[in-house]
Amino acid sequence: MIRAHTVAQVRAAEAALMATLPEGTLMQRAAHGLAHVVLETLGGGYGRRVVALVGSGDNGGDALHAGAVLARRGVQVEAWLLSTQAHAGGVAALRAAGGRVLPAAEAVAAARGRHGHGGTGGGHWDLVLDGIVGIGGKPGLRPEAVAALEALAGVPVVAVDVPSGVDVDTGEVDGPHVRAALTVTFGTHKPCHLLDPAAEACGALTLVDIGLDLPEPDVEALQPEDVAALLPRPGPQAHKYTRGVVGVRAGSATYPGAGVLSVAGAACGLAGMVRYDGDAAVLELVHRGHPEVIGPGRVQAWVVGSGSDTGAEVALRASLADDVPLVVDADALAHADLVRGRPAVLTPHAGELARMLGVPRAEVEQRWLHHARRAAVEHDAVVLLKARHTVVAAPDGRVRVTTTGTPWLATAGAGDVLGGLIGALLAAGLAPYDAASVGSWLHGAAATLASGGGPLVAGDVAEALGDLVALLVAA
Ligand SMILES: NC(=O)C1=CN([C@@H]2O[C@H](COP(=O)(O)OP(=O)(O)OC[C@H]3O[C@@H](n4cnc5c(N)ncnc54)[C@H](OP(=O)(O)O)[C@@H]3O)[C@@H](O)[C@H]2O)[C@@H](O)CC1
Ligand SMILES: Nc1ncnc2c1ncn2[C@@H]1O[C@H](COP(=O)(O)OP(=O)(O)O)[C@@H](O)[C@H]1O
Ligand SMILES: [K+]
Repeated sequence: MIRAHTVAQVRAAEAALMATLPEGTLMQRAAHGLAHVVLETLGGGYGRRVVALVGSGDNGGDALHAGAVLARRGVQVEAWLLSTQAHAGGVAALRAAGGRVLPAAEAVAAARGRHGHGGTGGGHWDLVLDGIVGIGGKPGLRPEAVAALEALAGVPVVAVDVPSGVDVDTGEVDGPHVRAALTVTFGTHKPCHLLDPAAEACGALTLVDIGLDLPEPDVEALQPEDVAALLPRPGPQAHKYTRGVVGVRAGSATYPGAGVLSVAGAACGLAGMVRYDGDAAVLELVHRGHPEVIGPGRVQAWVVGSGSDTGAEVALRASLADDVPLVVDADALAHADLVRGRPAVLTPHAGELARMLGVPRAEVEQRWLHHARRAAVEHDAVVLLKARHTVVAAPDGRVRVTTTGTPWLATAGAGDVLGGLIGALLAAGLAPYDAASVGSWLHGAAATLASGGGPLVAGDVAEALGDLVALLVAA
């Protein structure tokens, strides 16, 4: 599991640990871990050139101390100070190791002199260390930092702890911020490493252990071993009914494909049987790919709403009459009020969630975590907010972010497959929060498998699920 903690949680854990250790120990652990990752990234030390952007806090101190380690390994290191208050011990350490330290304004002016205003002096450098701000920063960047980053445009950035300028606890972005190729974080992940738009600015992620003792995380992300542990598996005495039956009420004469794709997701093999209750012509289409699907009857979970068109409310009311958990998607989301307090997973994309909450879509896309959490509380149900990094929020405040997937998954009908898949997991007995987060993880990973780096259509995702589950079970 990737566990992400808020700034307050990290500060508390840091204070408790620091009280037991000699001063500066944690920064040394962080800086050595950071330098080690940088050396690996550079493929060695001697002859490489690294510039560190250094702000006024301990984040700059980490960058300076890491710079000292790098300088001792033969890296040419220059620190551009954005403040007169830079970490004194770090400055001394870097100088003692042979690094150069100068005010950022001077370095930027020199770069501009060499390459013209707005031009870049970046060509000289192999890598930028972003030690502008860490967990103590306010969102946005000051003009000096923006100017320094402009002067180094094109050079890959390694962010120290977080990409400077993002909101650490929410992943929101308001104003300029660093875009890193790699983020090296300390002690634990922070929410901004998982939640977009900040997550996209992190690049790859590496965690350096500094020994913090941490409470329950604020946000987490399932990893393959977590998904494997949660997967429903048939026991030796299983029969189709013990494995759970999932019912699908999706698709209509207007949108038959939504029914076909919802069934394709539900027929992933993780439940024992799939029933379809809807348009006869849609069932005929369903049978072409899934002859095992049968008509209405008793189920352990319902999937309702994709392509249901004007029939969504009737389909939802009929499903609620059964008192089983349900997936509420697409057209049925307009009637999500009916579901309040029932075991359910609501699966809106940003536009649908915006309509549910009565806010503009752009606001949802700026504040994914806030809006997913709000909707989960207001509807007293698990809300799965679909996006590049899907957010699954439970009414009790728990949040899981899905980091699997590929932009090729942004294709018509992909959401229908997801709804069916989550329905199968509910029918198999997973709680709504686990069904939603495991289903979303599998959906993204299956898309990556099916894509192989190229385009895909929704049906390919459903088809790849069997191979993916086999890989997870075997591992
Ligand atoms: N916690 C841990 O376990 C460990 C933490 N460690 C490290 O410490 C880091 C946290 O250090 P920190 O607390 O000194 O805060 P940090 O982010 O460096 O700077 C804050 C200062 O920057 C300024 N400033 C604010 N906003 C700004 C902006 N937008 N743009 C520009 N400047 C801005 C503002 O000062 P001002 O300039 O306003 O006086 C503010 O006081 C953490 O991320 C990790 O790297 C590790 O060493 C080991 C273990
Ligand atoms: N840029 C992206 N990167 C990765 N996954 C994406 C991206 N955009 C959308 N997705 C995923 O694709 C699926 C699209 O579903 P949805 O919006 O319901 O489409 P449809 O209604 O056509 O089925 C969701 O699972 C979402 O998480
Ligand atoms: K930083």
